[in-house]
Amino acid sequence: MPPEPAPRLPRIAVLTVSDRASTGAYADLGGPAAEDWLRATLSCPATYHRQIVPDGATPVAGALAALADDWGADLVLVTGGTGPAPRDRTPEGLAAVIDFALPGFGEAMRAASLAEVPTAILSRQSAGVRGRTLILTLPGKPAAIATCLAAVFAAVPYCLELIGAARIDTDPKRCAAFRPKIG
Ligand SMILES: Nc1ncnc2c1ncn2[C@@H]1O[C@H](COP(=O)(O)OP(=O)(O)OP(=O)(O)O)[C@@H](O)[C@H]1O
Ligand SMILES: Nc1nc2c(c(=O)[nH]1)N[C@H]1C(S)=C(S)[C@@H](COP(=O)(O)O)O[C@H]1N2
Repeated sequence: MPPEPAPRLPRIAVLTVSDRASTGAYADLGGPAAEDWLRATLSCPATYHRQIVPDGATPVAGALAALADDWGADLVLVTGGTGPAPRDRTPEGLAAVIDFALPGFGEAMRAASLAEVPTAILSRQSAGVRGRTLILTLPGKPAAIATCLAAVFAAVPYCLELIGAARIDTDPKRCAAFRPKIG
C-alpha cells in the first residue's frame, strides 16, 4: 500500500470589510481580533492570510472568489458590512459567490449576540460554501467577533471535513469540536 499523502496545512483567510479601515482612516481591529481568536483556538498549524476591502457587494464577492479559488482557502472569516446601512452589502457579496448557504451559523451567532446587545438583530451575518471553502460572515464590531465565533465554532471542523476542506483541530479548553460518530 502506498503511504497516505501528508495532510495539507489548513489555509485560513480573514477578510475585513470596512470603508474606513480600507483607507486607513482607522486601524483595523476586527481582522486581528478574528485571527487572534483562531490562533488561540486551533491546536494545529495553519497558514493565515489577512486582507481588507471597502464595503460593497462587488469588492466582497471579488475577494471571496479569489481567496477560495486562487489562494485555496479552507476557511474564510469575514468581518463587517452585515448591517442594514446603505454601504453594508457583505451578505449580497457572499450570496453572489457561494454554492449554498448554511443559515444555522447566522441563527446561532445572532442568538448569542442578542444576549449581549439588542441591535444584534440588525446583523445579516451568515455562512456559505464555495467549492471546498467555508465562508463565515461576522459583524464589524471587534467585540462581536469572539461572541460569534464561540457560538458556532464547535461545528466548523466537521463542516470542513464534510465539504472536503483541510482538517483543523481545536484546543478543547477553548472550543470542543463536535464530530458525530459514524455508524
Ligand atoms: N475593522 C474594524 N476595526 C475597528 N473598528 C471597527 C471595524 N469595523 C467596525 N468597527 C467599529 O464598529 C462600528 C460599527 O461597524 P460598521 O461596520 O457598522 O461601521 P461603519 O460605520 O459602516 O464603518 P466603515 O465606514 O469603516 O465601514 C464602526 O463605526 C467602528 O467603530
Ligand atoms: N455581538 C455583537 N453583535 C452585534 C453587535 C455588537 O455590538 N455585538 N452590533 C450589532 C450592530 S449595531 C449591527 S448594525 C450589526 C451589523 O454590523 P456590521 O454592519 O458591522 O457587520 O451587527 C450587530 N451585531
